[in-house]
Amino acid sequence: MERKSEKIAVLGAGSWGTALAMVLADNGHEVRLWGHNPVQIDEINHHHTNKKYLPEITLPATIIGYSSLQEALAGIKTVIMAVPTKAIREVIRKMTEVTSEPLEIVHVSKGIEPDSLLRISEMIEEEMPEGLLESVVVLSGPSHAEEVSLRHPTTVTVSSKNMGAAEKIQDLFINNNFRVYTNPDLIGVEIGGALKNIIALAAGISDGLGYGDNAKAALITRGLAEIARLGVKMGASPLTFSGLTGIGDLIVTCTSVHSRNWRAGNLLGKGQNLEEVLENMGMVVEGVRTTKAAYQLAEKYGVNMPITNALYNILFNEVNPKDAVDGLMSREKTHEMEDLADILGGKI
Ligand SMILES: NC(=O)C1=CN([C@@H]2O[C@H](COP(=O)(O)OP(=O)(O)OC[C@H]3O[C@@H](n4cnc5c(N)ncnc54)[C@H](OP(=O)(O)O)[C@@H]3O)[C@@H](O)[C@H]2O)C=CC1
Ligand SMILES: O=C(CO)COP(=O)(O)O
Repeated sequence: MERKSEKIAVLGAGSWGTALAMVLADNGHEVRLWGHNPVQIDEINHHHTNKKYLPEITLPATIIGYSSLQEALAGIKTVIMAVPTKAIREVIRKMTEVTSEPLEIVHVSKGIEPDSLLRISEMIEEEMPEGLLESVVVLSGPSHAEEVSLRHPTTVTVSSKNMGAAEKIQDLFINNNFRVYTNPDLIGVEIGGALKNIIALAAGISDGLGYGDNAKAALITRGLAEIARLGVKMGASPLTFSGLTGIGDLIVTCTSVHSRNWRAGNLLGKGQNLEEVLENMGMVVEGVRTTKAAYQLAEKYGVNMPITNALYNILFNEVNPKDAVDGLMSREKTHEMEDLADILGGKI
């Protein structure tokens, strides 16, 4: 495909920011990778590696690391935000101090903010001053950075209130290893990406407890049911949950050793406590904060989310994982498709 080279800033030099910078560099774009750790930026510029996050990978020499946000954003129109959800507001505030040009922001993070209960595109809209935000696009889907950086086939979805902007981002990223779809259901895409991390933690716990594939299939399927139940109440399309950002991302995160959420859950299932687990991970485990947010959302929307509730109790109320599973399994009997009846607005 014929492509015009663009100048793009990727903010966040962790696993995902670095892997996406590689996709953009492969597509011939001028990529500036900003990180807040000058030692790591030196490593990127002098050795073309990012050993902490992608230890096996040599980066294209056309990716230039920046530790000054002002320099990284000079003359830039398109920004990829690849920091953890809890850093989004801080980084946006820093951006608004050093730039006055309207920006297209693509966020690639997977979380919901506890207490405010905002999705990431909503947090960005809230933080960006009037006139500085051209559009917000989300890019999400089953995509471990480790595999994207090896150029293994990967599919993702972009969404936005402004589908013209989403299509532009589709063109920026798409290539023969990295296939990008569009979906206008912004709420569904963001909710699916964020909430799958909760179920991945639960799947890791199940594996850590020594349970097998039956339990994992149950968690993925019933997890999807509760994510869709909440998502639909929040305004998402039920169809989105059968797509890449729904079941697709659930499968990859619940079944892959690359997943930090699955790995954290696995350690919890094996008996470590949350503090130990998070200390040992050294990378973001989004599902922990998102469990709190989803628990609050379930209360707000009056939605039944048994797996989320069980995980909330393990993480924040010191409930033993085995007891939490026993609790889930001994609930009142029910109709499997009750959820579907809700979604379709009738009885089955
Ligand atoms: N990894 C993956 O495969 C995928 C991740 N995602 C999502 O992308 C988002 C980022 O994840 P990922 O890259 O994996 O996380 P990592 O933990 O690998 O990296 C996070 C990066 O953000 C930096 N950072 C943290 N806080 C700040 C801050 N306040 N200001 C500036 N930089 C900051 C970290 O810096 P430091 O090194 O100093 O801690 C690090 O460079 C998450 O929401 C995740 O769910 C989505 C799809 C795939
Ligand atoms: O979102 C991801 C893959 O699509 C990455 O998941 P983890 O954050 O659990 O590693």
